[in-house]
Amino acid sequence: MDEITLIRPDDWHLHLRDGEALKAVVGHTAAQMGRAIIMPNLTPPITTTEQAIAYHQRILAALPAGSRFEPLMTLYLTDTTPPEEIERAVNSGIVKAVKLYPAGATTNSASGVTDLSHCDDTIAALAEAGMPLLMHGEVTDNEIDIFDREAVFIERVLTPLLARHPTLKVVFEHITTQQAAEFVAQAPDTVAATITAHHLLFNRNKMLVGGIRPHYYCLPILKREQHRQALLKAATSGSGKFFLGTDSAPHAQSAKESSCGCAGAYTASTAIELYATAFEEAGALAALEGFASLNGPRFYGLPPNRDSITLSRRSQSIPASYPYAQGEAIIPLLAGETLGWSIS
Ligand SMILES: NC(=O)N[C@@H](CC(=O)O)C(=O)O
Ligand SMILES: [Zn+2]
Ligand SMILES: [Zn+2]
Repeated sequence: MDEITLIRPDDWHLHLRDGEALKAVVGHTAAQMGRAIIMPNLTPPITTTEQAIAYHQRILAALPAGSRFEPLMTLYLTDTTPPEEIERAVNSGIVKAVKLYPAGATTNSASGVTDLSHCDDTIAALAEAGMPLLMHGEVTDNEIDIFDREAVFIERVLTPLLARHPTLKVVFEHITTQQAAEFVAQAPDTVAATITAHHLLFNRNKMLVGGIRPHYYCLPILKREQHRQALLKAATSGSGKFFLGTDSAPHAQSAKESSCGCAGAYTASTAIELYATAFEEAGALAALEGFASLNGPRFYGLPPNRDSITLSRRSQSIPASYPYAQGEAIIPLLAGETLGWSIS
């Protein structure tokens, strides 16, 4: 196959930031995706529907002229988000989900949830409304090894949560382990997962062999090969529970290339080409459209996009950097390297 046409994909997990940074990155996603679920971990976070509506306006204003890209907004769950906020979110028509960041788990998660028991009424309201709870699925206890934090989250947080709220729709975001892939595959249809391109393409050697490579440092951290294989199997299985979520997370070059570098990989500019590369490696290009363009809308109760994109086997060089905010640069994943697929 030298060409593949897909219903236009969507990105079900994306960081656009705000201000100058937003303007620098939004065009990359808008050039290939129909819609994206926009993460609320700004500083300060988007915790209310009113803030989400204002952020939605800023995103639309930052789009290239003529773009039809549609941002789907989320609220950042805190210990004190009231159940009434869920009603406002549903009524807004633009907020499509609520995001759980365990406090301290990742970038801008300091205002996140310290204990889900504080949020029981709000989560009951979400279940009642049929609005998905998206989760950064890692525990934060210092005694838990960073490579085990996702698997322990399943036992300590996710399983008890689903027992308390059996009808809650959940998206286990950016899964990185065999345990998470297997958990989602056997769970009811109300439980789904997003998978990033970088977790499908690389194991932790890419980050740590031959020098420490900060642009491969993201959370949850890259795992060993066995887990990458389990993710590839899940993504290409044809199951409707797994869908595309890049977790493209821009940080300034100086914040990544630092003695304490930020977590996040920037993939938005070549997202679908990176996924095509991973699916081809698994001999499963035919499963790409379901994963990229159909499973996500079905889970969120939205129609698939009406137009399509065509990928062709034509190599492209990934730029060494892109301009970012404050005169800084963003270094994309695989900067300066060649990809075998391009959008026609
Ligand atoms: N994935 C990351 O490593 N970073 C994300 C936050 C997140 O999705 O956990 C970010 O906002 O930079
Ligand atoms: Zn996360
Ligand atoms: Zn993310």
